[in-house]
Amino acid sequence: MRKIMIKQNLGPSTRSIYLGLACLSLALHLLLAFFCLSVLQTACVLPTSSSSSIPTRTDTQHSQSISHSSSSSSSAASSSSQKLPTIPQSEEHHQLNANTFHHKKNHSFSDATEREGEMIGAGEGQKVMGRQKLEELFKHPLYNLPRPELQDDDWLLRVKTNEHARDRGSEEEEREDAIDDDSQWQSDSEEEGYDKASWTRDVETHPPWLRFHLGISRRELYDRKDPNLAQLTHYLATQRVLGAVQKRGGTQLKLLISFPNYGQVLLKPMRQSRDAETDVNLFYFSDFERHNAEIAAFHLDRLLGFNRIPPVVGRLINVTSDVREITTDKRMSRTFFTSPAGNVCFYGQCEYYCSSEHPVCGRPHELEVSLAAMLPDLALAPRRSWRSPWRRSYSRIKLAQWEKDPAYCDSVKQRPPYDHGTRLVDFIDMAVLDFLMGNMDRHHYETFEIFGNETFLLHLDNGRAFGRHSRDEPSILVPLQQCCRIRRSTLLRLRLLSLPGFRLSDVMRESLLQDPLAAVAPLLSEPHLSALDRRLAFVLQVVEACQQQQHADVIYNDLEGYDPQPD
Ligand SMILES: Nc1ncnc2c1ncn2[C@@H]1O[C@H](COP(=O)(O)OP(=O)(O)OP(=O)(O)O)[C@@H](O)[C@H]1O
Ligand SMILES: [Mn+2]
Repeated sequence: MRKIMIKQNLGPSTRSIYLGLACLSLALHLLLAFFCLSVLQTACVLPTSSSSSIPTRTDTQHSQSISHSSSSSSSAASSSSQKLPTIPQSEEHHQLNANTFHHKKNHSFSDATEREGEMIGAGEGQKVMGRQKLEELFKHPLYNLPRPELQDDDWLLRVKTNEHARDRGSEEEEREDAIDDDSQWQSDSEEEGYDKASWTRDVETHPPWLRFHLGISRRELYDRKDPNLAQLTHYLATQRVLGAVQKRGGTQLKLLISFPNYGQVLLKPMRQSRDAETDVNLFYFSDFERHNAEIAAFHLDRLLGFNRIPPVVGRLINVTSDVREITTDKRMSRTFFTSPAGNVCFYGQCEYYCSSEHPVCGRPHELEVSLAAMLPDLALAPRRSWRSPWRRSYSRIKLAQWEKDPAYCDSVKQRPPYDHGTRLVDFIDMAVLDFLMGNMDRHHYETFEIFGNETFLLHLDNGRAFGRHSRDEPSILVPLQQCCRIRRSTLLRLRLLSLPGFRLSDVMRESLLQDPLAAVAPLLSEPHLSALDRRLAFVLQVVEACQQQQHADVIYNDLEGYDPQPD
């Protein structure tokens, strides 16, 4: 602008000098631009250049995808820090980025159009979209059914009121599992590294694990909408490990971890690569347990609306500082060694795979594990263990009765506790869960003794699930096939999860992204996720076949007066 004004006021000789100078300046600019493009290519890329990593897209689309990516990244980070604080904010932000990177890296760009939805902001785009699906699912009336209010005796534990405490002497029948008055809740010293605890009857003073215990009811292990759930998973994922000993019972290596505020978790280590499929020649009872199966089972159970698995999170621990250096378990510590590759390994003492040929190894110290919130101590809340009527023979040659007798369910239906209440349909719920995740190892299940037979079934021990995606195991669904009975709320939710808008694999993928270990690698690979959809369709077919066979009472109507869609 200034140049033009100057030109207008000067004579022809000076004009030609200025013209020459302008030409020179233009030539210099062109030279500079050329230099930039050829030598400093990366630094001088213009917004419209074709450096897009997505060749099939136009330049504008690319720049949109970048801006969308970063905005959805921040919105994903902020909304997840509000709703799903599984890891502290700074760490979470870092992990989200790591996650994004991972997804971007894994997506082949040639299938960009097919994955268009995901590609909008890659990892985060998928997260935001999927989270909408997950959020929509949990907003659906089938996940918010009106339920009768819980009465006093519907809670597993309760904090005694002052009156309770005063009447204690006269009240012989006071439940043993009720937590005593305040004095019991306080510890005077920071004993052996434990925090000083000063919990009162005020819920605000309780650590998340205690709130979880106090929230267990006759109906379910936790309320999906309880804000404490997010605090609990965050707590499990971040607490400093104070103690680690091997947990006895069961066949495979697992540890009992203690936290400074008296919380405890059950640890299952990663033993094989995440995607290793179970060896076809292994019997299910010799299959390795998988840490990601424990995590995925918790998410699946929650998506099915059951809430019968204790919350499980994945975590990276340091085998040396979190186990070897602090354990008081002498038998376990003797099994530590350094592998030829320089990794810290141990194998513990147990029935299966506790030998130097099957070590659990860090890289060199870092180990992926699952941590399951521990249920209240058995002394406080005793449990009853039930043998599954459809238990496998656990023999390489013998068949179980249910495998030989197609009318086996008729006899089960007549026996207590299956002849009464909801036990049979509760069992069928568990069979559906197990079929979806390919868990053949449900030999027993447990209930809380205090609730008698009117209660949910605990779905503990899911380490042998998600072993195979290429095959389904119809025998797991035999209880449904033989009994032809299913809870109506379960069936309706299964149907919902088979619709494209709520597709089980999609909501599962998103649900699993909430776990801290999702930042390392997806907790279930895509073939496992699509196996879920395939198996779900099979469950619905079995129910349809039952209905077509004119079986009486296929559907157990637990939704009196609720009619969202015809059966
Ligand atoms: N979250 C939990 N809280 C408290 N106790 C638990 C929890 N999970 C499992 N248990 C108890 O620990 C026992 C052993 O755990 P688990 O069944 O997972 O181990 P396992 O080695 O897989 O056993 P198995 O070889 O019998 O299948 C279970 O029978 C159960 O009673
Ligand atoms: Mn097991």
